[in-house]
Formats: sequence, structure tokens, C-alpha cells
Amino acid sequence: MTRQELFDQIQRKRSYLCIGLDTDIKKIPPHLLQLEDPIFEFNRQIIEATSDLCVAYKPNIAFYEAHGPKGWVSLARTLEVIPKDIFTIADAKRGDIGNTSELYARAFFDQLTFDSLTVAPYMGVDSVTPFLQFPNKWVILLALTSNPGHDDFQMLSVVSEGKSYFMFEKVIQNSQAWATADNMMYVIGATRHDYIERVREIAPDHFLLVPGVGAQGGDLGEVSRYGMNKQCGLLVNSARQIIYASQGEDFAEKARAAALAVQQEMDRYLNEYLPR
Ligand SMILES: O=c1ccn([C@@H]2O[C@H](COP(=O)(O)O)[C@@H](O)[C@H]2O)c(=O)[nH]1
Repeated sequence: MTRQELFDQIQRKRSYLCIGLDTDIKKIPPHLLQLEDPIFEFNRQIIEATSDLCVAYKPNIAFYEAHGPKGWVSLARTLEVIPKDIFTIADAKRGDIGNTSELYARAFFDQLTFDSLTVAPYMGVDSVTPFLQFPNKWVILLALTSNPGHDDFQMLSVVSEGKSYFMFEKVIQNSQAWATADNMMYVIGATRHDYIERVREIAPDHFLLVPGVGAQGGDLGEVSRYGMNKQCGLLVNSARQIIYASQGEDFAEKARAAALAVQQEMDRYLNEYLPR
């Protein structure tokens, strides 16, 4: 999917919501557990109930691979029922030496046909470029993550040409030589919305994938105020708050209500902050 197609969808749906399909077998409503593929059935109903309110779905791969081959089947079946105009993100946080990254890329872009993949930047340029060889596919590079441990490395000071930067700022700056705003996005945790203005100084045009609203307590209003660019430039992810809004038979209906509340808030921010 191209950047323009993503923006068109945002404008059409008045939403920049990405729903996280972090489907935990322990949290699936009990009435689904007797089915042959409860994870797929849960996802199918969530997608059917919310696809007009969001622009992206992000299955976190851990929730699937933990089940072995069956989990990969549930994931592939889930991808098949996501409407084709919706952006898909494999949250797998991959990245390795070049020939291995190339195979990860083939797994997620050719075999599974995701639009994008989260990638860790720690191993540097040759670990990331193999993912960038696929037309209309995206790398979403971890920059400033939402977890408390982001302080350990991402906030370390790096001195470059006499100026001091945070490590995450150097990740964003240096990686712009590897790709463009048409095939790279950055992960910036909603819990660090105080740095989004700084991110926008370094990467004014790139889309940011922003996890951490909802269950992790990030502030959607602040993220939108400081993060929105002329093509919106934000995909704000929420998983648990939406998909587990109810663990009863009404789970899909309640997930829709939770997604609708976020979409309506996003509509207001689009009116307020999207530069015309
Ligand atoms: O910095 C990061 C990077 C990825 N994630 C992932 O996003 C979702 C968040 O789920 P919630 O239930 O909405 O908290 C999950 O898959 C994480 O692995 C992140 O939270 N922070």
C-alpha cells in the first residue's frame, strides 16, 4: 500500500486507528473455545465489527507463533479476512544479518502478504535493507518504544559532530539515508508523547506507528496534537482496550463500541490538527 492510499483511507474513515490483534487464548470468550480455530474466529468477528472504524490491523506475531504451526494457520486465515484496503502490520520486531533478514522479509511479505513489518534497528543498515527491497511494503523501525525499558538504551546520549543526541534520535536521523517516507515508518510509544515534537523536527513527513494508548495509558490527544503532519502521519495502535472490551458473547459488539469511541475522538483531532 502506498502512503497516499493510506492517507486516502484515513480521510475517508476519519480515523487513524490501528487495532492490535493480540489474541490471547486465555482471554478469548469461553463460548469460542469449543471451535476448531478459536483465535481465527475471535479475529474474524472483531474484524467484521470494526473494519469501517480503523485503517490498520496489527497482529502481534508472538500471540500466534506461541501456538506452533496451528498459530501460523490462524494468522494466515486472519490475513485473508482483513479487507484489502486496510493496512496490515506484522509486529514481529525482526532484524538479523542480511541473508537472514531477507528470509524474514520473504516470510512476512511473500508468504503472508503483510504490508509492513516492525524491525529492530540494533544490527544496523545491512540488517534492515533486505526488508526494503519489496515494492509497496514498509519497514516500521523501532525508535522510542512505549515500555519503561526504553530508558536503558534508546535515551543514551550520543555525541555526533559536537552535538548531543538521544540514541533514538540518531536511529531516526541515520535510517533516513536507507529509505524514504514512502517505505519507512517509526515506532514511537504513546507513553513518550513528550518527545513527539522532537521526532517531528527530525522526521516531518514519515508515518509514526504509535502503540501505548488504552491499556498502557498513553494520551491520544497529546500524540495527535504534536504528532500529526499534513498527511496525518499517525497510526495509533490499541489492542487490549478494544479487543477485550468484553469477554462475553457480546465481545465483538463491545469491541466495536470501544473502537467507535476512539474513532470519534480521532475525527475531532483530524478536524483540529490536520493542516489544511
Ligand atoms: O513500543 C512498543 C512497540 C510495540 N508494542 C506492541 O503494541 C501492542 C500494544 O498493545 P496494548 O494492548 O494496546 O497495550 C502490543 O502488541 C505490543 O507488543 C508496544 O506496546 N510498544
